[in-house]
Amino acid sequence: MAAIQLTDLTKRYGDHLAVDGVDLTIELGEVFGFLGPNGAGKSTTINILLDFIRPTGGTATVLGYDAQREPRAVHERVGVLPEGYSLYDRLTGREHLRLAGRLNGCSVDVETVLDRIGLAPADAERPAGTYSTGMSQRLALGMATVGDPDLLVLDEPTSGLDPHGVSLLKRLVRAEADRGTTVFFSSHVLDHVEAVCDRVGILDTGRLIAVDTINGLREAVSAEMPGVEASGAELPDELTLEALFELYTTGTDASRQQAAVPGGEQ
Ligand SMILES: Nc1ncnc2c1ncn2[C@@H]1O[C@H](COP(=O)(O)OP(=O)(O)OP(=O)(O)O)[C@@H](O)[C@H]1O
Repeated sequence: MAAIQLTDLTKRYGDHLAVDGVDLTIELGEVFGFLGPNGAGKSTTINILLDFIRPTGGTATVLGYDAQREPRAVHERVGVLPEGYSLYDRLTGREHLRLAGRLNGCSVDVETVLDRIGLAPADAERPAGTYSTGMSQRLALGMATVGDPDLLVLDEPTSGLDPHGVSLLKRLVRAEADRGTTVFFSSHVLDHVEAVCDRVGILDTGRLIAVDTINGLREAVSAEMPGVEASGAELPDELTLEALFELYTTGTDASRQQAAVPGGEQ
């Protein structure tokens, strides 16, 4: 059984094709980064996985359950940090975690979750309405992990986080993966998925244009883009999300690549 299986998944808003025939399999235990610029279709895909919206065509299966026909079974096993999450201004951080436990029908070790998300006990006593964006984001993330879900779906989890918050998130994702949780998270920042993801998929205007390991992407870039060399264990500085898009959206033919790359042969 795959953690997530998308087959020819399509979502159309009127004339606009937001998700365009996506086929994707994510194995159990994988940490998968779903990359794409604004408007690529990441949230639409995630919302279909959770049955918040219905696809126009194709199927989405989550942990063996049909996302549209068995959403309750999906929700019971999946922890979610939605893109537009909201907190209760008057409830404290601690109360939010207890609430997440009640909604999941499970007990919560509040101190462990606070430690996991780097929220000081004193801050956990304050109403969430007084939190900074980063603190709110970390609390929402902690709520997603309550109940030890089999799959964590995180929509742009690093937005609003400072570098410390981003490294906390990376640690949290790795810790979840180490205990066997599958993690699927979207981002438009390559740096934020680097080092934590086993594989990444790149979505561009609704189409999945590449699925590979970061190393695989690096090798493709070094093979196709002049002046970009893969060396050692570190990614080359030039490997930005923009460089990847340039590579994958212009095809893999070397001559087209050279024409597309600034400084390449004309
Ligand atoms: N309810 C809607 N009605 C019409 N168009 C929509 C709707 N929701 C999304 N879209 C369009 O579908 C496309 C994909 O949007 P989506 O929010 O899935 O992208 P995204 O990759 O998550 O972007 P972002 O990184 O900005 O969140 C965009 O062009 C968006 O304008």
